[in-house]
Amino acid sequence: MSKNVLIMAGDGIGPEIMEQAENVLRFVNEQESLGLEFDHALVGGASIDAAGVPLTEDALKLAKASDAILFGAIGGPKWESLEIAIRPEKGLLRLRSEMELFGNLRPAMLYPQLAEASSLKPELVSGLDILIVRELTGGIYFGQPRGIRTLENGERQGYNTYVYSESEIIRIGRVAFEAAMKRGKKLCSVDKANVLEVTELWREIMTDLNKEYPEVKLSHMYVDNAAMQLIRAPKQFDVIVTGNMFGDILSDAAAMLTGSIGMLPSASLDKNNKGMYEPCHGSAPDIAGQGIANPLATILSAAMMLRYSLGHGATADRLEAAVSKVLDQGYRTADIYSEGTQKVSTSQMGEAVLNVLKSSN
Ligand SMILES: NC(=O)c1ccc[n+]([C@@H]2O[C@H](COP(=O)([O-])OP(=O)(O)OC[C@H]3O[C@@H](n4cnc5c(N)ncnc54)[C@H](O)[C@@H]3O)[C@@H](O)[C@H]2O)c1
Ligand SMILES: CC(C)[C@H](C(=O)O)[C@@H](O)C(=O)O
Ligand SMILES: [Mg+2]
Repeated sequence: MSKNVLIMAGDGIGPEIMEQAENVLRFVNEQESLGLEFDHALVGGASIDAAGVPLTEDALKLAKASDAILFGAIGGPKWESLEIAIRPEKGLLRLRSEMELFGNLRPAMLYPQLAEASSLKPELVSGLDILIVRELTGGIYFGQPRGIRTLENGERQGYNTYVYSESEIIRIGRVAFEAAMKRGKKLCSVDKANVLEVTELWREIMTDLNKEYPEVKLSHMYVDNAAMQLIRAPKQFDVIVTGNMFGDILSDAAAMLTGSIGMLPSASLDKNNKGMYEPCHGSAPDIAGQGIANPLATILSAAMMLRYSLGHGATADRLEAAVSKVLDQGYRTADIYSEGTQKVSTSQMGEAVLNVLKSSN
């Protein structure tokens, strides 16, 4: 049976990295007769320019009807005013929210070949394999009320609301406990329960849920300490579960342990494992158009898509092995370059992955 993949390349480096990921996907699709069909839709600034809004109703409909979405990155200075490409009622956040993609998996693992590129000393990161489970459709990103208001004294005040309901905490908690069961059975819940009631409730519910997963060793950590511990001794972590904003920040920090944010893929899943797959990085306006962005996070996101939403785990394994092989061969985009390796462009990196796949059959 054929399955539909919607490709949303977006802005900045989005189209550059997506071209490579799409080439790779189309190749394995043909080679292994996976029966995938591809569709494309504009999103973000590209959609604002073409249709006046960052996500058209047609694009949303296509996204909902597809079996999985591969997403590049959106945003940029041209559309900066309150990031209209992104906000809850409009762009990327609307897509996440309307599709109920509450479970965001952000694996941060160090390819041994990139030990030199990590921001930490090799002994601190060798063998690093962390999974950050980030709640993606709630918390302060979506809480109401929000806005900028004028106070009686004429001063303006910006405000947002940090809310989580019990059911939202329980469902992301289950995703994290289930993931921990399949890995090292260690889960660290990150909160700010010493200050914020919303995360006091978060902590209480995670502790309760632990009774259903007694084999999992649950710990709690305040987010400020977690940020420090990620840099001090990251290998103490197996699975981290946290809210929307803390997860956003911690996953960018974790990226640098792996060498570059250009290496960090993600899956955003609904309750049926239907999902959207995207690199954790943004549209990188500072390097857009130069052909130097790292496409591997997007290619690895495509592998996660094959595994979680399309039922092609073996192909996902092959793709991940091909990425590892090109690193063995010494190919590096600028962000992961170190002395003695070969600096390549975005398209050369994509071609290197394709060449490995071609020769492995
Ligand atoms: N999911 C998304 O679409 C997404 C995610 C994050 C940020 N953004 C948006 O992207 C724009 C830029 O945001 P930012 O600069 O804060 O974050 P960014 O992730 O785009 O860039 C941060 C830094 O990382 C580098 N970088 C990012 N991806 C890279 C890659 N694949 N290869 C090599 N280097 C890479 C960039 O050059 C930059 O120096 C903003 O509009 C922001 O809102 C979008
Ligand atoms: C672009 C932005 C809304 C997004 C987020 O904060 O979720 C990004 O930073 C990410 O990490 O996916
Ligand atoms: Mg982010």
